[in-house]
Amino acid sequence: MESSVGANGRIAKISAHLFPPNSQEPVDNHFVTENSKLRFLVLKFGLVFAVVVLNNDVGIMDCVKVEDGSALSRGDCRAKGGAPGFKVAIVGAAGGIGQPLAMLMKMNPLVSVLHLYDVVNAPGVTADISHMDTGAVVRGFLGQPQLESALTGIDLVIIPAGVPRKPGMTRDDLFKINAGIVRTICEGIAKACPKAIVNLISNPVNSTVPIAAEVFKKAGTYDPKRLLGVTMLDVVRANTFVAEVLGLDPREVDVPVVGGHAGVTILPLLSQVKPPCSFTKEETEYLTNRIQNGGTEVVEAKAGAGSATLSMAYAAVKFADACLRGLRGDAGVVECAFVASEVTELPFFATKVRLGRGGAEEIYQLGPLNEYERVGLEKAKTELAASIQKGVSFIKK
Ligand SMILES: NC(=O)c1ccc[n+]([C@@H]2O[C@H](COP(=O)([O-])OP(=O)(O)OC[C@H]3O[C@@H](n4cnc5c(N)ncnc54)[C@H](O)[C@@H]3O)[C@@H](O)[C@H]2O)c1
Ligand SMILES: O=C(O)C[C@H](O)C(=O)O
Repeated sequence: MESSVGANGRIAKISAHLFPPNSQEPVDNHFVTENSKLRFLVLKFGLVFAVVVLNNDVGIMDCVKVEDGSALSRGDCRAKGGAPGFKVAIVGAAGGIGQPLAMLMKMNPLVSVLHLYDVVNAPGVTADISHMDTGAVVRGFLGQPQLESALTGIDLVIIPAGVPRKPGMTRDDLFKINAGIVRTICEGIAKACPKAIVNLISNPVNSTVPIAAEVFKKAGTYDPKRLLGVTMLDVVRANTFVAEVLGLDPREVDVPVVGGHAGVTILPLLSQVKPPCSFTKEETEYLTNRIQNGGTEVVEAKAGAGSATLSMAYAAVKFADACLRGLRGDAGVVECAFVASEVTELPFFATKVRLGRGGAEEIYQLGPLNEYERVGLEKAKTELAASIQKGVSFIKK
C-alpha cells in the first residue's frame, strides 16, 4: 500500500490513517470504510500509506492525515489562496441526482469541504469527484454507521436520498419508502449538525418536509427557517416553458411558483411573470398543465429508468448556491421554497423567501392573484393539507 515519490519538494510522501468506522473524524479525500480486513490492517499496522500530490501550479491542496495523526494543515484543507468556504453534505450522493449534484457542488467556489454520503456506491463516486481540480475537499461516507460523521460540522445538508417514481406512480406512492429514509437522515442531522440549513429534495416533498420538521421538534432542534423543501425545479421548468412561449431567453424570465411540489399543488403565478407580459387563456392552461406535469413528462420519457436527475441536480445547485450566498450574508437573495409559513392557513407552503444567514429569513406574501390562480390556489391547498397531515402523523403516530 505504500508508495513514495521524491521530487523537488512539491511531491510529498504522506501517510493516511483509516479511522474506525464510527469515528467522528473522517479521512479527507479517502473513503471511511467498514471493510473489516482494512480495519484489521489499521489495528495491526497503525497506518495505511497514501500519496498526495501538492500541485502548486494549479493551486490545489488535498487535505490528508499525516502519520502522527495530526491534520496536514497547509491551506487548512482548502484550496490554496481560496477564501474560506462552507461545508456541504450530500445525503444520497451516489444516486441519479446525487452524482451530478456532487459534481456541480465540487465546482462551486463557495464550498470548501464536500461530504458525500450514501448507503451504496459512495466510495466510487467520492474517488471520482475528488480528482476534479477545484477547491473543495471531498470526503466519502458509506452506510448508516457513518451518517453522523458525514454530517458533523456541516453548514448545508442537501438530501436527494430515496426512491424515484416509475410511470403510473404519484409522488405520494413514494411515501412508504422515503418517509422512513428522511426520518433516519433527519435524526442524524438533529444529532450531528442541528444548526445546518437543510435542503430537502426527497419526494413527496409536501410530506417529507413536515416529517423533517416533526423529527427536529422531537429532538428539540427545530428552527423553521433552516428547513427548506426544494421546489426550484418547478421554477426552472416554469422559466423554460414560459420563455419558449414568449420567445425569450429563459435566463431573462422569472416565474414565481407557489404551493407545493406535486400535481395541482404546483401553482405557477403567470400573472406575476417578469418581465411583465400577458397570456391568452389557452397559453395559461397549456403552461400551467405543463409546469404541473413536468416531473411526469420526464418519468414517462425515461420509461421506468427513474425521474428527473440532471435538471434536478442543476436546480438543486442553483438553490444550494442561493442558500450559501445567504449564509455568507449577501443581500437580496430570493428564491421559491416549501417552508413553514403563515402565508395561508396551512403550516407549510411554497412562496418566494429571502435567504440569509439564518436560512429563510423572510417569507413573501402571494401578491395579487387573478381568478384562474385563485381557483388553482384552493385546489392546491386541499391536496397540500392532506399531504402535510400525512407527514406529521407519520412521526406523531
Ligand atoms: N424535489 C424535487 O424537485 C425532486 C426532483 C427530482 C427527484 N426528486 C426525488 O429525489 C429522490 C432521489 O431521486 P434519484 O433520481 O436521485 O433516485 P436514485 O434512486 O437514483 O438515488 C437515490 C439515492 O438515495 C440513496 N439512498 C437510499 N436510502 C438512503 C439512505 N437511508 N441514506 C442515504 N442515501 C440513501 C440510494 O442509495 C441512491 O443512491 C426521489 O425521491 C425523487 O422522487 C425530487
Ligand atoms: O416527478 C418526479 O417524481 C420527480 C420530481 O418531483 C420532479 O418534479 O421531476
